[in-house]
Amino acid sequence: MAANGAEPWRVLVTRNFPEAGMSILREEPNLEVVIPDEPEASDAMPYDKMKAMLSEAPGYDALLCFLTDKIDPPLLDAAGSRLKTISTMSVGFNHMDVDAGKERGLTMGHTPDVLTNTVADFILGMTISTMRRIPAGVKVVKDDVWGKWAPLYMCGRDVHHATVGIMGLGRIGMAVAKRLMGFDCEILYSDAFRMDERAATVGATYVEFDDLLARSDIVIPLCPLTPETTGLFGADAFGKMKETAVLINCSRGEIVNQDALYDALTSGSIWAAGLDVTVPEPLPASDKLVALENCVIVPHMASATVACREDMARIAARNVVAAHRGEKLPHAVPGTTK
Ligand SMILES: O=CC(=O)O
Repeated sequence: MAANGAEPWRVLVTRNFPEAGMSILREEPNLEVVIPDEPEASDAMPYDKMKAMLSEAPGYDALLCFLTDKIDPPLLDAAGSRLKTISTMSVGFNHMDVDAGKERGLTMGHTPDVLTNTVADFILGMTISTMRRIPAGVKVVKDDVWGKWAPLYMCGRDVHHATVGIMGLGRIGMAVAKRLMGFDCEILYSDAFRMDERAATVGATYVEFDDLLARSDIVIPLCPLTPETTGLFGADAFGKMKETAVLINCSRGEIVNQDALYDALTSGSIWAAGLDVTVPEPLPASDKLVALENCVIVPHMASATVACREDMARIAARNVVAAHRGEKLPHAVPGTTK
């Protein structure tokens, strides 16, 4: 019991959490933070363990989770009525059943904005790496099979002056488009809504999705994962893309049908792909996509800079603190503000 007599608020943090965020939780009076000990804290908490911990008396008022944690109705039921808020240290919240949380009166927070520029930088990096075959170049040097210079040795494709199709002109889409202006690219976008004024500031032109596929040299999905976008990039979409086109996916793996992508990459229906996200994650090295030279795969690291992850941790912690104080979450999941 705290000095003022109030029961401390119990917060379950499901795995190790940057000190930048931990210190904010620690400084908040009357908060009791529960976090697994190492080595367990170094990995995602298994779903069953999280469910068991949440259901144990005296329960938890807040859950601070990560994109590796599945938050579904059975888990929320196990947590019971003591749970008041969930804060995820990620911008994406497709791992949380937001409707189920709303039905139970929970507030929910995520970490937008602070990763926009970091992720946009990375998307440019993936685009250049894939178009210019940088990983293939690194590999021949490491494997000691650096071929003699020849006019077409290691040739890739230009990013400058390319036509780039961005599917989803949200915060990250805008930041990517802004960077691509510096490469003199023609920028097309498709989205559920037209946003001509906003798009004009980054020189982006609205086109229908099929048009975007047919005209783009580089296709970048930057839409959230929803039932409508699951498998959006399948055989049909690849069939509409140019044979010289490149797909860069740094959003969610489920947006791409990986079997269809493999077929498109091996049949020459598209030229290459760069993936920061896959299904599953981690993707085993035995996966057929890993063996393809024209598929650049990295381990979900677009927001992985120390500064960005620390900022995300601070926001995730501040969302918990706001809920504890009975304030509006500074970064509520859209549509969840009470
Ligand atoms: O993928 C990363 C995030 O959602 O933060």
